[in-house]
Amino acid sequence: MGHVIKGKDVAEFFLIDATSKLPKENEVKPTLAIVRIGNHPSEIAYEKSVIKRLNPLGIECVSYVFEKEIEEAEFNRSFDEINQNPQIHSILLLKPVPKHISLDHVIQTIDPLKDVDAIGLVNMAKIYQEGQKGFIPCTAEAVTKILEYQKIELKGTAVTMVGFGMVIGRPLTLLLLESGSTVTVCNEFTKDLKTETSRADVLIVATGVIHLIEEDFVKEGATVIDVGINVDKKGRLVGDVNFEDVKDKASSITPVPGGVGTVTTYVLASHVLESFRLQMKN
Ligand SMILES: NC(=O)C1=CN([C@@H]2O[C@H](COP(=O)(O)OP(=O)(O)OC[C@H]3O[C@@H](n4cnc5c(N)ncnc54)[C@H](OP(=O)(O)O)[C@@H]3O)[C@@H](O)[C@H]2O)C=CC1
Ligand SMILES: Nc1nc(=O)c2c([nH]1)NC[C@@H]1CN(c3ccc(C(=O)N[C@@H](CCC(=O)O)C(=O)O)cc3)C=[N+]21
Repeated sequence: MGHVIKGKDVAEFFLIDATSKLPKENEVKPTLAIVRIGNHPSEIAYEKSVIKRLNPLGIECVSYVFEKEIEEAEFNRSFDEINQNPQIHSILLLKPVPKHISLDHVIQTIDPLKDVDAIGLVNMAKIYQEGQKGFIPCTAEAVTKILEYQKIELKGTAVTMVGFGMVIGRPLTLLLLESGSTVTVCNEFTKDLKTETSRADVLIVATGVIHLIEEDFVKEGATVIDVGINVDKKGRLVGDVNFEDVKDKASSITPVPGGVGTVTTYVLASHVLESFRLQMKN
């Protein structure tokens, strides 16, 4: 069986330090607003795990939950209030949002210093730009930390990225290219997914399709990073990769739960603390 990469080990290696430096006597607590529209199961899973992980670090989490039928103009008014509230230092807007809500206003107005999951234009542009970054979407950063922990040489490596969503696929593709990898990106229209995934030394999957990747999609000895977090019919968290099927063929593989998601939550904690420090300086 390939090596199972435990998210907790990666988080402890990189992030425990960054998240343990909070001055205890501080009067103002770093505060994260979690903004959710509707009751999408993977958003609720994340919200619960964020609150569980961030509270013990002295971070206050305030949930703002809106009905999925809310009109865009009304949502935007509430978002403005959250964004302008000086008692809120960080904002996490959970995705996906209902189809009738456009995020144009949010993307253009979110305070870059509060934008800990990098959904706004300023942080997005810095990912596109060479050099100094702002906040990077937590999950994309989590994947880079896992690859670094595994000491995967990225220069010249064949990476296949399945999924091109705003939270993972898009930003991660740019970051991997910047590290010198040769990246193949796949989406729903990819004609022969199996051929594209089978030549990858590093296979990263973030689609939201339960068990899209089976054993015959994976090259012998590949590193497999399963970003998908889906809730199956029995209410269990499952990935986009069929772990049992693939684990013997991969040289290393991340499980769900206990893999990428665990690192994501710690990265978020470090971003919230960084966002707080930046605002306390001003
Ligand atoms: N582990 C973690 O910390 C996190 C996990 N997630 C999980 O990651 C998954 C993806 O999330 P997100 O990126 O936001 O989703 P999006 O819906 O934004 O993106 C999904 C991408 O997958 C592609 N896709 C869909 N079906 C297929 C298919 N059959 N074959 C190939 N590509 C396909 C889509 O292609 P197209 O562009 O053509 O539509 C799209 O590019 C979800 O399970 C989510 O819960 C999300 C955030 C954090
Ligand atoms: N703007 C935005 N950014 C996101 O990053 C984002 C999002 N929206 N919408 C929903 C998805 C889903 N997602 C999860 C991340 C971690 C766990 C998680 O911590 N899971 C633990 C297990 C928790 C448990 O066991 O209950 C783990 O994987 O180990 C769950 C879900 C982030 N997402």
